[in-house]
Amino acid sequence: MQIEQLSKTIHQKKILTDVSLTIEPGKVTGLVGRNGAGKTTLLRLLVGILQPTAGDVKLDGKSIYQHPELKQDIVFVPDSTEALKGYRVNEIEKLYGDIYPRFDRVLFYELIDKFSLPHNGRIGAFSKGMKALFALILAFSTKAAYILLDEPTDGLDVIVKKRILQFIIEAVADFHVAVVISSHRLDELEFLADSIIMLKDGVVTEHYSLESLKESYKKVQVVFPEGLPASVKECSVLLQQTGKVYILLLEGDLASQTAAIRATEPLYYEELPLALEDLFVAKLGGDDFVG
Ligand SMILES: Nc1ncnc2c1ncn2[C@@H]1O[C@H](COP(=O)(O)OP(=O)(O)OP(=O)(O)O)[C@@H](O)[C@H]1O
Repeated sequence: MQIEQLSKTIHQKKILTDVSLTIEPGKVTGLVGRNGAGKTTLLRLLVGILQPTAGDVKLDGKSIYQHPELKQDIVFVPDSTEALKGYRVNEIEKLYGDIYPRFDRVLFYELIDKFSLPHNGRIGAFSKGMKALFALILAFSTKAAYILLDEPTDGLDVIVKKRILQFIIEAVADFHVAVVISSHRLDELEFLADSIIMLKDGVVTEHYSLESLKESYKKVQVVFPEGLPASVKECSVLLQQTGKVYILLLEGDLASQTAAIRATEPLYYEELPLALEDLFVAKLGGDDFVG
């Protein structure tokens, strides 16, 4: 999927600006950003629920907006299953079978049984966890090439969360689909995603491959009794300070930055494991505005 300079303005407010990305089959792409950054709007544009103000989304070079039949290959799972609550499992299965030509009934009922969901149960009577699992089963049973998930584990207990994460990992491996997940759960994305897209005020500010992340960034804990030296301040981002203990994020030329810090002869120096959350704070923190 090619996303080309996608922009969306609603009521004169720019929600997304010039978003360009490629989404690849067999990969999980994590979409992160603070509240109101535009994640849900982007997912809604990718599935064609919303029309862009400018730009395009293409599958094999064809615009999904000009070729609506392509939307059969893209499924969006919203963070709420409210729309399904009046239906029974078997009614939804028939409905989806009519909409999605490759809908796999056998797989659908296999998964329904695997997760012990009732065949003719009313969705509205399901627990939150059952609804979330059902929505995923439905999405993957369409055999669509692109599955877009908005906060798939929001508000679920730890056991259901684990089942959902496992389900997603297995489904990506088995069906070679592309999955895009918008989530605030950075620890989960760290475990699931191949790459991470950061959105800030409707603009893609970073696109990381999780594999290369550890080579591009370093997190260090350093003790400076006399305060943070200017040379260190210049080449690092301060993540946290407690008294004389500084936790810093280094980015770019890690070798020379590490050398610059060591040259100031800190009282103590230690490298810490880097978490996606550190990058989120360093890149997207800084102001407290919530859009
Ligand atoms: N239909 C609409 N009319 C007006 N403003 C909208 C509309 N849809 C979205 N917005 C605004 O667009 C911005 C982005 O919203 P969006 O829901 O895409 O963000 P998000 O990153 O998914 O946020 P969250 O993490 O809180 O779910 C917000 O400021 C929101 O108020």
